[in-house]
Amino acid sequence: MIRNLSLQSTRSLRCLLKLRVISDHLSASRHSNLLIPSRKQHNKMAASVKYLGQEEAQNIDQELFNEYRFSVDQLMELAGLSCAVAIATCYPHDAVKKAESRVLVCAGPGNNGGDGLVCARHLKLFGYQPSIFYPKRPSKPLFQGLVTQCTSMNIPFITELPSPETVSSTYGLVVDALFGFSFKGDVRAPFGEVLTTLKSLSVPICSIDVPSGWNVEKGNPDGLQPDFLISLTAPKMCARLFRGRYHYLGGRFVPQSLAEKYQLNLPEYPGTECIVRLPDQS
Ligand SMILES: NC(=O)C1=CN([C@@H]2O[C@H](COP(=O)(O)OP(=O)(O)OC[C@H]3O[C@@H](n4cnc5c(N)ncnc54)[C@H](O)[C@@H]3O)[C@@H](O)[C@H]2O)[C@@H](O)CC1
Ligand SMILES: [K+]
Repeated sequence: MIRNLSLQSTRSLRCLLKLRVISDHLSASRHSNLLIPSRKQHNKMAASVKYLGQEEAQNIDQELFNEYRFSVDQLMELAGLSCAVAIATCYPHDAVKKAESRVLVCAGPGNNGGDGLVCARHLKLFGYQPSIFYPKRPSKPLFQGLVTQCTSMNIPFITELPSPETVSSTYGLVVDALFGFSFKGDVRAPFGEVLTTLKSLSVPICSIDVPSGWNVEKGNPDGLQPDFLISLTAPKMCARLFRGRYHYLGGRFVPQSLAEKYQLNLPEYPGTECIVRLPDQS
């Protein structure tokens, strides 16, 4: 009898342990689906990921094009895709339901703006309803092609940015693709007004690579305070001052030899994912 009881309790204990293992496994895979690293991984990453200065970011950019012979289009496509994937991960359709998944993408005059256009295209393919505000358009064929692609996919371009109230009531989310790592000095027209509007919004802002209007190294305490930031290639120094909810790394195209040369210490991207979440800096 006693032997039976102890056998039974050993079995129950084994059963409990099995359940625990299954539940830990489920919780780990749920987390990995959300691409949220464990606390241990977080701490490891916090200690190691390199935050780039402006010149270093530009040097890496040039090396990718000149030494590794990537074309701008190639990297922009991967960068923009990772932005759209990260946005869809953090703000799934039902989270922006209020505005029927309407997203406003504000695109600037450089490659950061190009990332925004690519991101808009992928968001459309993911079932969102993006619109684009693109006040200063470069004449290069790359950007003209991106505009044609968006137009032919029925993504509307708006010519004027409405008031902060109208933007907040029309869109569930605003993507800030105005300036990236080449932004310098005081903001010039017409972007001062655009940034003033973005600062007054009551809907979340998703910044691509650098929150626009921030000094790439020192940030800007009076500037935009985005809810989401996706750093591309590697985070820039100003990202240490990011206080929003979601910080991701995207642009999974850096060859290992380049990462080693610049000691980027990039975190591992999970499986075949094109984004990985970075730890909070607060
Ligand atoms: N190698 C990389 O890391 C990659 C970078 N990409 C993107 O490219 C971005 C950098 O692109 P760019 O070098 O074209 O530069 P940006 O897109 O950061 O901005 C350059 C444009 O902004 C204008 N500008 C700069 N300071 C200004 C100011 N104070 N007021 C008004 N206008 C100002 C410039 O005249 C120029 O037209 C990155 O941040 C990232 O988003 C991706 O497209 C692909 C890969
Ligand atoms: K930006």
